Amino acid sequence: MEFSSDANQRIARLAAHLQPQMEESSILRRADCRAKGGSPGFKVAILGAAGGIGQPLAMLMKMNPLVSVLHLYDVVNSPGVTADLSHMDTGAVVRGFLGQPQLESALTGMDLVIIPAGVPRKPGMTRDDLFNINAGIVKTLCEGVAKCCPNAIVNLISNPVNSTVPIAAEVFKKAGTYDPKRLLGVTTLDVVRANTFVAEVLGLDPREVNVPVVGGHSGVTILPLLSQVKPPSSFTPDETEYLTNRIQNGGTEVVEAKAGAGSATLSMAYAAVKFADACLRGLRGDAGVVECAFVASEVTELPFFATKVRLGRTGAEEVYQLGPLNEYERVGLEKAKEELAGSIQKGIAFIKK
Ligand SMILES: NC(=O)C1=CN([C@@H]2O[C@H](COP(=O)(O)OP(=O)(O)OC[C@H]3O[C@@H](n4cnc5c(N)ncnc54)[C@H](O)[C@@H]3O)[C@@H](O)[C@H]2O)C=CC1
Ligand SMILES: O=C([O-])CC(=O)C(=O)O
Repeated sequence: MEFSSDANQRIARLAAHLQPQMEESSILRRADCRAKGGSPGFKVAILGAAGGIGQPLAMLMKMNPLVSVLHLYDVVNSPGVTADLSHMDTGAVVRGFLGQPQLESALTGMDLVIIPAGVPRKPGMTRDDLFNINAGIVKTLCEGVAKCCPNAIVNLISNPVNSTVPIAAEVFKKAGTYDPKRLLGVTTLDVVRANTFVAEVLGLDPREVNVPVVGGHSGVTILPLLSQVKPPSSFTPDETEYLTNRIQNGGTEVVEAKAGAGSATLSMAYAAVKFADACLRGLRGDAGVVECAFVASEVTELPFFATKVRLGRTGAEEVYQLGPLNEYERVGLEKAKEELAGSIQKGIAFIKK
């Protein structure tokens, strides 16, 4: 039986859906054309896409209208996650990549790379206890970014963020591709938690609340600036103490509740998508896109620090100053800087050793 060329094209398209994990092929090139024609947008890779964060993050990015192509890379299970998500009737074309030999294909041509690869905490561990395993994972993945998509924006989620961002920066420096504007440590979950907990205390809808959270992403380095909450609000000393502790220990609260089954994944995926969407809106040229992130910074004497940043076509185009702090926050800032300095140095030393 003969098929018309139209029918042949349909069969090829069908095959593309049945083999979403295939790498380079004419079938996928056709899928690319479809993506360009049907759904203009950005190309996004998720590294660690089959994990607890990776899977819901991949689903939410598949639903994001700014995404035309979504690459899902992991060392396990990415074909299954890809096949599953590829059935969603949203615009983005999904492709899976499995294991180190496919890392370069996963990264080539990407505009944004989101990295939640690595091990999570168990009860009793600090984020720094993850350093020995995650530092090497982040190093390898960032070497791939430097080689295959040196102009991509990188959103780094893997813990300890206070050290993995300096590791990534050193990898990019070594490769000669470092642009501080394009490397962002994701601290959005701290802001998401702060908005939620502050809204509870104030009796407001969390969507109406905005709390800047500065410093870093671990314990006392997480510094919520309650004096700068929007809408303007005041807190008693007890409320300030309760809120600061709860925000700083939000991650531990989830680790303990999960009792050995990992750390925050669903709220983190939500936060990661909130941040990635802001990066994509910045890349598109939207004005006034501002989020907190852990970036190269001159706001303090430390080389990296989380503050509000303005996201634009080239990444973090403006890093905002801290603004006025009250006495409680000034004390918190000193504690945060002390711990951060060690974590940053540890990351730098890991690559320079
Ligand atoms: N920045 C933040 O606010 C947060 C960061 N995290 C961190 O995110 C990381 C991931 O957490 P989960 O998704 O819960 O862990 P998970 O263990 O569920 O998933 C991690 C995934 O990374 C993959 N992976 C491991 N080595 C890899 C490599 N070399 N290349 C590619 N993929 C690799 C694993 O196969 C797994 O699928 C952890 O380090 C965790 O501490 C978690 C919550 C919040
Ligand atoms: O606490 C952890 O290990 C995971 C994390 O970074 C968070 O939930 O903020």
